[in-house]
Amino acid sequence: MSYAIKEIFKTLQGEGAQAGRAAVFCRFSGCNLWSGREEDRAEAQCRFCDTDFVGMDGTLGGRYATADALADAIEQAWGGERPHRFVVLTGGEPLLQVDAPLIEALHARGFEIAVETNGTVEPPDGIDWVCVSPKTTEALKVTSGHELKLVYPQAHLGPETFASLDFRRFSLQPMDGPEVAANTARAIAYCLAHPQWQLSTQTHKHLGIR
Ligand SMILES: C[S@@+](CC[C@H](N)C(=O)[O-])C[C@H]1O[C@@H](n2cnc3c(N)ncnc32)[C@H](O)[C@@H]1O
Ligand SMILES: Nc1nc2[nH]cc(C(=O)O)c2c(=O)[nH]1
Ligand code: SF4
Ligand SMILES: [Mg+2]
Repeated sequence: MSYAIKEIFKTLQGEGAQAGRAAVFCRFSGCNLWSGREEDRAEAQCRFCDTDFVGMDGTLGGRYATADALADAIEQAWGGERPHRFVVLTGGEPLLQVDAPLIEALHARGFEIAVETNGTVEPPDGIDWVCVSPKTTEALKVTSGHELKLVYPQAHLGPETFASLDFRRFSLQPMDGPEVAANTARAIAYCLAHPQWQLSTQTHKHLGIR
């Protein structure tokens, strides 16, 4: 299968349990919860997305014909060093496209593999760090994994809905947008009162990196 890629770039993971770690981000084009068009946002299943995942026009974007071709581009974006290689597969919704040959090709090049997913699509085996960020309760197909990162607050989707699922780490991420300051204050208060949850801020936005 071929892969539609919006962009590939190296930066620090800004969010969640692995924040601060050097990573290549591979952003897959397209999502099942929003078309990515502003005129569809108000009616979408996910309405607060902060990301442009439409098309294949970003850095190293394009259609990659094979898993090896895509893994080669990710390796090129990382640069020479083999130790501590780390790739974050994101999007859009990466699990609409990520498959076993891609996981194998990245592991063969020494990468530890993380995925950022909305949890509506079953992941292939072998992913080293699955971070699920729910947007709907009905559609949640992934109910265990390494990290559950809830954007907060979301109407009808309180942290208590997810607190008994089988995740190693529970992260609460303030929703970016016009209310980000108030959302951050609420998230801090929630973590103080419910210490199962750890605050995740989008550090890359404060740092002015990608
Ligand atoms: C753009 S999504 C792509 C991966 C996948 N579709 C998902 O939703 O997890 C990457 C991460 O950004 C988070 N995110 C998106 N919009 C956000 C916003 N306005 N504020 C805070 N986090 C946001 C998502 O919840 C997810 O954890
Ligand atoms: N630095 C940085 N960290 C991130 N963590 C998750 C991101 C994403 O868009 O999936 C992201 C991103 O876009 N940039
Ligand atoms: S599910 Fe993820 S990529 Fe899709 S619209 Fe929501 S935040 Fe954006
Ligand atoms: Mg992002």
